[in-house]
Amino acid sequence: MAVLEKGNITIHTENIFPIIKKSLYTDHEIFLRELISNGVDATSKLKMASLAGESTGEVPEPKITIAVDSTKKTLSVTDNGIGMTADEVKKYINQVAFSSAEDFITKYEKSASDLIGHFGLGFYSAFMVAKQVEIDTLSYKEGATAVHWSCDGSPEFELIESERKAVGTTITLHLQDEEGEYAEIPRVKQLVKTYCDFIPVKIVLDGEQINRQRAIWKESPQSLTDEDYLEFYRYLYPFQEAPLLWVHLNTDYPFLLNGILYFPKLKPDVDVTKGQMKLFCNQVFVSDSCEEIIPDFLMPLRGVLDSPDIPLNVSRSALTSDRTVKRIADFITKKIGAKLKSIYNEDRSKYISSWADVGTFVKYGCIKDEKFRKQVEDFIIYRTTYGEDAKAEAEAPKVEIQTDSGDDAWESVDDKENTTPSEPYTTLQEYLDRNKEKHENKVFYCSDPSTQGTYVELYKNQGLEVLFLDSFIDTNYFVPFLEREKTDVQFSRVDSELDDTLVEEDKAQEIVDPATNKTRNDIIKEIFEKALDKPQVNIKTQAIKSNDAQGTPPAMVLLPEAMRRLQEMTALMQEKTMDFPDNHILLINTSHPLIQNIIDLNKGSIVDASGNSSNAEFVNMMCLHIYDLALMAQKAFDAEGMKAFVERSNKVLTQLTQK
Ligand SMILES: Nc1ncnc2c1ncn2[C@@H]1O[C@H](COP(=O)(O)OP(=O)(O)OP(=O)(O)O)[C@@H](O)[C@H]1O
Repeated sequence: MAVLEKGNITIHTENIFPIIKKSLYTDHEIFLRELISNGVDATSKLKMASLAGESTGEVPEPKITIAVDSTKKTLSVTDNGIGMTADEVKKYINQVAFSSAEDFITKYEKSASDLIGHFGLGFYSAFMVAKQVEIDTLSYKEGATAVHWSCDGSPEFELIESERKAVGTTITLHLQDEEGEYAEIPRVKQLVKTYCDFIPVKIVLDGEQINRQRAIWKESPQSLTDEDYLEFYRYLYPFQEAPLLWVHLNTDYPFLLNGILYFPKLKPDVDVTKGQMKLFCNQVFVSDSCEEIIPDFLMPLRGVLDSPDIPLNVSRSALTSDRTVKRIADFITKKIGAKLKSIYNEDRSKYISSWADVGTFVKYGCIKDEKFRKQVEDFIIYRTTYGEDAKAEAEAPKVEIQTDSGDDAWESVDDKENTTPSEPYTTLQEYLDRNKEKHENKVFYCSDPSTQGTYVELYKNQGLEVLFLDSFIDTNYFVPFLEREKTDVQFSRVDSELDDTLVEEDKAQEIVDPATNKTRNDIIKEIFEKALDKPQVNIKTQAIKSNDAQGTPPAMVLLPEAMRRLQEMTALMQEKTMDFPDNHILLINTSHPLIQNIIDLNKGSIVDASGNSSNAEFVNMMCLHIYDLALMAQKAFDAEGMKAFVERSNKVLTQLTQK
């Protein structure tokens, strides 16, 4: 066999292997991705040469074949691509590959582990795991001679003629002793699955195709069905609930970007700070984190991003300030906003059914990104009490959803889920417009339907509309954000105070005890103050409006808005859950018959010689009981509170049945 050339590879660092081994230690496995990528490039170059009329031979179906020998500890990657002539080997391998490797190492010696994708190391990365590398190649060019190149990692190489008959290239790695894992079939399969699953060329090992090959994000959205998107999601995230919606990105100007972003159902156990998006470069997997590329409010999105324009050989910190990356992030944000808008306009029931989760992204995005807020603010929706009755009257399985127009028109939509009918939703603007007459620029909201249900009912019964701002992001961030943004609008939680429209001109202001000049209200207050004996509880009296006095509660606990917010903020800062504040208002509903009964009972209290009165004791007990019932509507009792309540209930019942 003729030796074509023996020589020294012109590299300046005498022995760069120790450096590359050390600096890229953790990522040895990427060598396979680099070799397969080169093979894929070679097949597309052959196709291009053929299209340009440079190749007369038939272009075979592109294929990469991997072979391993675990005894000999060898691994080879064969492609049926363009191949190389002896001159090309000298040029591309001896000069280009090695000099670019040298450049790479001198440039990134210290920060290599910080690089996002390690792309650019190319062919040379084979030496991270091999003690000797051979190239056996035959160029597609007519009359080309097959050549065999071999190098043991020193700057010396040998180039001889080869017997190879098939156009293409085989790279064989004689693995270093400690890298034997790369000659094991399961390990190689796993690497191909990780890095090369979506490479558009068939990868074969042991006669079997081991990559999925199809990358639907590169296909046109028009050619894809919902099932294609869902199937792909299941493939990427097995055993996960179906995504709520998705956005297909494909642009080639001013940068190349393809991808599919899925909105997952947010589960409490999902760590929203950790990205789950996969980053690709020309269908080759690069990284499991896109943290530097996508805006952090979109972090919980899943799916793939593929862009050859994202620089992978810069450090992660440099990436965040890269102009193209910034433009890509803006583009993604804009696309998400546009997609939400189109679903809002075209498929309202889908929009509403995914809102519980999607809304969290949107609200967080509004707080974080001014441009995004402008884009989406018109279709931020809130669950409302408005039209709930209309919904109840509607025939199952139809549900009523408020239309876009903001008037009283309703559109009926089939409830796809068909189990839990959607509730009515509204935008803030619609709410304000609708309630302009009754309470201009004032929003009543409920942050917890289970503890504020009584209050919501009260508002509803009086024809006042309540919005539900009841997610974690609502109470902690979004309501304060809205208040900062909409300074002309006042947000009032249903249990913070009773709106004027809910109370009547008090009938109980007249003096009922001429001896002391006390009004009926003064007396009620006194009875309760004495019974409760809790100076922190501020007892107030008001007559709650109602057509049915029995239907309203005899007393309610109120937490003034400003005070409650302060306590919530403090609790949040201390990372504690807020205890129910001892300082609160107990509002006694003076129009409730029970309160009148208590006054009457109290009047009849006759104190015996020992200073006791059976009525007085009973009145005390009733007051405490009314207070407990009001508290109960707001919070769960602890063990001690519950015990006292149950004991007292039994006493009250016993006494009542004795009479
Ligand atoms: N399997 C192959 N078939 C044909 N030519 C190849 C093959 N592998 C490498 N080459 C040639 O060697 C050159 C250097 O390869 P190397 O992988 O070092 O860098 P690259 O592919 O140009 O860039 P990258 O750093 O992105 O991998 C290639 O540009 C190509 O011309």
